[in-house]
Amino acid sequence: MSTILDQIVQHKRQEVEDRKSLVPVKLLENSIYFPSQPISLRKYLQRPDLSGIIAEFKRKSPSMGVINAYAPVERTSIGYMQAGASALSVLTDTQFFGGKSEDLTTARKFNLCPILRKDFVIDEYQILEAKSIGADAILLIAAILTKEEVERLGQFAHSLGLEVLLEVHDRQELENSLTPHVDLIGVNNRNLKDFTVSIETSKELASLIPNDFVKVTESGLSKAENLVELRQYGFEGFLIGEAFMRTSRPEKACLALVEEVKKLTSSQSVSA
Ligand SMILES: O=P(O)(O)OC[C@@H](O)[C@@H](O)c1c[nH]c2ccccc12
Repeated sequence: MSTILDQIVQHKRQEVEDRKSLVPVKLLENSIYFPSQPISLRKYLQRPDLSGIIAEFKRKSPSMGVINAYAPVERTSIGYMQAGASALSVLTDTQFFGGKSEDLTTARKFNLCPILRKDFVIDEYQILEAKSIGADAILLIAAILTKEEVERLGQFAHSLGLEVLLEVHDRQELENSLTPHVDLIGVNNRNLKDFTVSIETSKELASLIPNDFVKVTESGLSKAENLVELRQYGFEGFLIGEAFMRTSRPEKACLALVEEVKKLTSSQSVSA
């Protein structure tokens, strides 16, 4: 049976071929963002003055349908960063997530912070595209790539100065795709094949991730308690979309969570 992930990848292959013939690489390389120095996601996640939250802009998803059709990228992205997020993640897939490249470029224009291009990368062309729209980091998803592809695409991203977040959701994917060509490992708590969510996945895989990689926990996070607990497992990045985007003012939901985490951590350090 074909999973949603198979369908997304199948669609993406066609989409990438279409874009290649529409926008030649030369044009991507002419973008004003091409020569710019990317901002390090790794470094921002390790800054003690920030929350570690990678706040995501996501209009819809295959599991939820429409999440938020109205929030503007500009206000939301600025608000996320003012709330204390460490970085932004912007979905650029149109067909399944309702995003577009322009969303990322809009976020880029208004924010001086690392921006992750969230898409289904299967081809070098998409990495050139990420650079041309102003992204600092790309996502590689182990579930849709072979180890050789992760290495090749990771190396290519590095050659452009982009950082690489590799997403895994089980032990096999993790062990199969570890390579120095990635910078951060993201454990997806959502199984992209059947959409079930469990933060136990992050807890189980945490100790298997070598310390050279920054650990990121992704999906299904909405409670301050979970963030505080997962930090104890070594996670420094917390990728959150739906919990913010399902509200009418995502940036306010982000601020509320940041404050709740602060309150929890200060009360824990007082009682310790
Ligand atoms: O909205 P959530 O449950 O907070 O999850 C955010 C992010 O982890 C999720 O959007 C995501 C994780 N990996 C992906 C790969 C492709 C598209 C989307 C994703």
